[in-house]
Amino acid sequence: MTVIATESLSKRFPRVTALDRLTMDIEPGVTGLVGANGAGKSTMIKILLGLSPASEGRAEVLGLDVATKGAEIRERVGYMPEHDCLPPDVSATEFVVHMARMSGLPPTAARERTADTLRHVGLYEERYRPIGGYSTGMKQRVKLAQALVHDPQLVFLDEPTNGLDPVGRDDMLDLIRRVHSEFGISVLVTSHLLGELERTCDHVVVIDGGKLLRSSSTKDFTQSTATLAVEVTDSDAHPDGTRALREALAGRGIETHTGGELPGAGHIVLLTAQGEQTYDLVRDVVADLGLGLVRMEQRRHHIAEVFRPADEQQEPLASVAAQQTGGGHDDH
Ligand SMILES: Nc1ncnc2c1ncn2[C@@H]1O[C@H](COP(=O)(O)OP(=O)(O)OP(=O)(O)O)[C@@H](O)[C@H]1O
Repeated sequence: MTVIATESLSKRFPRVTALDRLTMDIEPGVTGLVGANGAGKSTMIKILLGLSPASEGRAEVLGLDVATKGAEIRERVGYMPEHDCLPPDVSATEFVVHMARMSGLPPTAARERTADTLRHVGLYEERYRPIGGYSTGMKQRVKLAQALVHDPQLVFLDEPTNGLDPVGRDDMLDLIRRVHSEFGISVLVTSHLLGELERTCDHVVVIDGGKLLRSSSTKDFTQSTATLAVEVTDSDAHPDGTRALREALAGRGIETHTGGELPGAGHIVLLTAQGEQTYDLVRDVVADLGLGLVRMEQRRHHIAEVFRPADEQQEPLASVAAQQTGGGHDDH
């Protein structure tokens, strides 16, 4: 089952092609749509909501054609826009009740759903104060609440972590995860930060300049770059066991490098795993050298690293990867 399907979807503005023949299928769950600023993420959301017509191609949301079924789609889908669009003079409660009424809920249900939803996003007594006095994090929560209040099957969250500090980001990402795990609502969340989608999303779609760069499960993203991390003991015959292992592997045509600058990392030998046989080969080489094998494990890469090969600085998404913090650590 797919919640979103696009086929050769294009959107051309007079001076720029915002989406260029983009084909993708998105299944239920939490999906990240990632790309640098201007990659076409917001344009995609507007087309999927039936608010902006595509120039070419087609798209379906929950099985409904965006070209003809915009109103039905918007009944079933919640939308959290990117920019600050909240009225400053009303309280969160008043605003979210209003949005619930706009979505067709009767007055009592609108009030009840609003109270539940605001509690769910973590707004309590503040909900009666005017929104104008809220922090960025609180405003983002109000925007999320109004997207959820009519109990949608799917929500589009456009850059929900924008403007938040690291703690606020983490809280928002946890909240997004719970929208799916507790309520079964599928989520399409955009971000220009690859790393932050890694732990939140089941699936990640990367677009660049309106083109689909990659669409795969988060697991595939991280596992496809699997590297083996091997640590060995020294021995009388080989006082530098790490070096002996690297030389022996080089003799078998296997390129290795060490774990980096961190204390102790120089004792870790990293190599690309080419399947089961690599494990066997390393084990045999270690045994032949008479070294002790301290550990041999797969090192998972972070998504950001996929786009940060040291020798490919011109990679289209290098600019995105460069904005990452915390990428490049291993998962030991
Ligand atoms: N209404 C419009 N008229 C002309 N060009 C537009 C319009 N809307 C978007 N664009 C252009 O289309 C491209 C994609 O914009 P879009 O807003 O979808 O990107 P984005 O990935 O959401 O980035 P951001 O997060 O910065 O909004 C950009 O080059 C943008 O300038």
